[in-house]
Amino acid sequence: MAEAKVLSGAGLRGQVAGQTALSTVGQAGAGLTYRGYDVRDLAATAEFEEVAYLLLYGELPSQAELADYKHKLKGLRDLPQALKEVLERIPRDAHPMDVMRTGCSMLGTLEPELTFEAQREKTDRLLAVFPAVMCYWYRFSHHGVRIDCNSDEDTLGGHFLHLLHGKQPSELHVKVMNVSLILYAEHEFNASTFTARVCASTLSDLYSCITAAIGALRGPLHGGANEAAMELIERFQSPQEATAELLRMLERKDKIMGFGHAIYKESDPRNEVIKGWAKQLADEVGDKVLYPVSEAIDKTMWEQKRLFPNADFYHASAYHFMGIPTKLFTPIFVCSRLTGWAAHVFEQRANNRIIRPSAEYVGVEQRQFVPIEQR
Ligand SMILES: CC(=O)SCCNC(=O)CCNC(=O)[C@H](O)C(C)(C)COP(=O)(O)OP(=O)(O)OC[C@H]1O[C@@H](n2cnc3c(N)ncnc32)[C@H](O)[C@@H]1OP(=O)(O)O
Ligand SMILES: O=C([O-])CC(=O)C(=O)O
Repeated sequence: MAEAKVLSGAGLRGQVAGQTALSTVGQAGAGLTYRGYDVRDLAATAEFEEVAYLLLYGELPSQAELADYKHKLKGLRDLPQALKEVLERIPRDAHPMDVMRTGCSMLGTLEPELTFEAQREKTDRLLAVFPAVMCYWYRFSHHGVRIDCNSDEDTLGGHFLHLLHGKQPSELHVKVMNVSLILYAEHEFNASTFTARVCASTLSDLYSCITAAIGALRGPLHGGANEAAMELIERFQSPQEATAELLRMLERKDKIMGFGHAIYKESDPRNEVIKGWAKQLADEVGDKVLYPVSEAIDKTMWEQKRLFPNADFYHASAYHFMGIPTKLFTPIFVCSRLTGWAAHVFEQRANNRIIRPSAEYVGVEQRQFVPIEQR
């Protein structure tokens, strides 16, 4: 078993910064629950829309409620023309997380949240449009195509794949997207969610909270790690090459993206789930390189550092095998985590006090001001 981390004050590690009824992370070493349900059970049997409903509305839906919810989301998928025009002006080489941030912020100007009573409506709208925000910009800037932002796909994951590839996705791919969106949906007081809550605590609007959270998720130490992991994996042609270079990287004390976690100490429960699906996808495409390379990195990290893959590492190869461009990996995380972020915003608003911690001052002693002409 890995050694327990020293919980010093840095990074607020180990400090309880508020209450939540939404999830538990790392209880009994490796657990993850959403409103009391084990994420592995949800990923095995539920649909992402069921989990979104659970997080946003408080309980799992009945069959009729789920059908209504999916129907509602389906009707909210199209983008306003003004948003399409903004997306068309974003350069091709922009980072897609900046596109998501801008898309969210722009929608906030077109369809503002005028009262907190509208918070669930606005969240459902964002949930329905995020795949189109990403794909409309991507297909326009990369292929010169103005896509139809609607599809007949029943699920959000299937809808995303349809918009991206311009055709109906396979059942396996829809299933994997569903699992992936469930795994990424909620994770207690991670950096982006905490950002959303800090913003919510000022009584700001939902779009500002989500825009801020997207900015926090973008970094490679958080959501950006799935992209960074892909960039690492695809450098190698064989497991042997990967192991040799990994040893050199560790010697240099490089950070290996997709490994380690601020809270989990033994393993990330989401990893075994997505790893299983990445293997199935590798078999489907007849991969003989990327998956074995990923396993070699995984093995070396454990042997050398006792560090385990987090949710991001095998997501990289899973997404790659479904033909998703690497630069869109972290935006998919946004499409899912929106549910957790919004549920935390609702929770913060329901029992709010502005979040305003104190700092330990480590600067110079108080001193006399010197006028500029005497300096
Ligand atoms: C969905 C998600 O957001 S999951 C997280 C995604 N992020 C990544 O995968 C980025 C890579 N990982 C990391 O940078 C870190 O593990 C984090 C940011 C996730 C957690 O950070 P912390 O809680 O500060 O890490 P932790 O306290 O466990 O670090 C302990 C030691 O392990 C090292 N370590 C941790 N992760 C890694 C890694 N991925 N590669 C190499 N060394 C690492 C740290 O450098 C530290 O060593 P030191 O004490 O000699 O400096
Ligand atoms: O909890 C964290 O620090 C990061 C993480 O795994 C997540 O947000 O899913």
